[in-house]
Amino acid sequence: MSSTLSDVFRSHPIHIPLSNLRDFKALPDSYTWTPKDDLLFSASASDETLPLIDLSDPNVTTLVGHACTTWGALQITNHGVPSRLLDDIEFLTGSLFRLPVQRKLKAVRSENGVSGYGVARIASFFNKKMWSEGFTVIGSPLQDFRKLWPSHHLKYCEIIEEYGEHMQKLAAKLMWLALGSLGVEEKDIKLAGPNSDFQGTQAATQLNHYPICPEPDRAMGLAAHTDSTLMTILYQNNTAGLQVFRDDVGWVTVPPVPGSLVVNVGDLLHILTNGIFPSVLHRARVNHVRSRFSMAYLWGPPSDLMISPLPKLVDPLQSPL
Ligand SMILES: C=C1C[C@]23C[C@@]1(O)CC[C@H]2[C@@]12CCC[C@@](C)(C(=O)O1)[C@H]2[C@@H]3C(=O)O
Ligand SMILES: O=C(O)CCC(=O)C(=O)O
Ligand SMILES: [Fe+2]
Repeated sequence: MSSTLSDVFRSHPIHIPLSNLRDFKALPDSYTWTPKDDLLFSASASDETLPLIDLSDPNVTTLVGHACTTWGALQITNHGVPSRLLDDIEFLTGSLFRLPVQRKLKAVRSENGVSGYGVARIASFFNKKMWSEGFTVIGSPLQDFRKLWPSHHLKYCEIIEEYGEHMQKLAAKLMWLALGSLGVEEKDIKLAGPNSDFQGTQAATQLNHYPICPEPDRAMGLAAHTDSTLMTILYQNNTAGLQVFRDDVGWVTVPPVPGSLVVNVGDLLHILTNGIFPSVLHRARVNHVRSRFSMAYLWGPPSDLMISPLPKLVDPLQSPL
């Protein structure tokens, strides 16, 4: 019997820790990770670097295609998202997580819900707790933000809305660059819609906070996962922590480059391209001296759309992978 992602989440309810991570002076056992908790926990680290691509480069289609094929991820500059807006979303994220725990809990994610304050949705699949807290926005954040900031919520709603508009346009542009590198055109992909602008696609904005940690080498900010999206666009503040994994290379840290954005290929783009683009395994490590924020725009198709490999990318001699 098949089950949906929502069914799986429902059968793995998540527990919201009520403690404030900043109050721990030592790492509790429930937060201490070993390779038993995650096979790749101590996999080797490499100083290879994720491709950093200038979107105004004349060769951009080939560069994006190559990064998606070899890494399933890339970092981009000259992406057109105003740096003022990146500052605003970082300010919003900092303001949100600096609120007292009791205030954040007013907007806690409900047991079967997706929006609101809580630990990462994948937390219930691991034995150990992650050194982070998150806030997920799907659709309008008005109700939740009103609970967090009774008198200032509108200014924060405007930032989320403007951020979503820019990210949606950028996601569509990146999608055309990535698919264009494989020779896919408007006529080959129904998901693109009549205006080729991917109208009807859906997104979640995930705000993440990784507080200062007393023993970062034994803790895990966000455990290794792939995103279940088409594509994720991530902005990280100036503290390193994101790592991507490549089979032949190991864990590679993605250093924050001011003003740049990280792009991850998600599971649905992996399926759409019949495996040509891998969805990147990634995780977030934590830090002894600085707290870290990241803001992920998780971009996916309309929820009722069936996704399968694009016929153009299926080898006539081989059925879809
Ligand atoms: C749209 C979604 C993707 C996500 C699950 C969710 O329904 C909302 C939160 C997203 C997030 C963000 C942190 C990492 C992640 C794996 C998780 O636990 O929650 C992703 C989920 C995903 O990519 O499947
Ligand atoms: O904090 C990070 O760098 C990673 C966040 C992430 O992977 C996510 O929100 O899906
Ligand atoms: Fe992720």
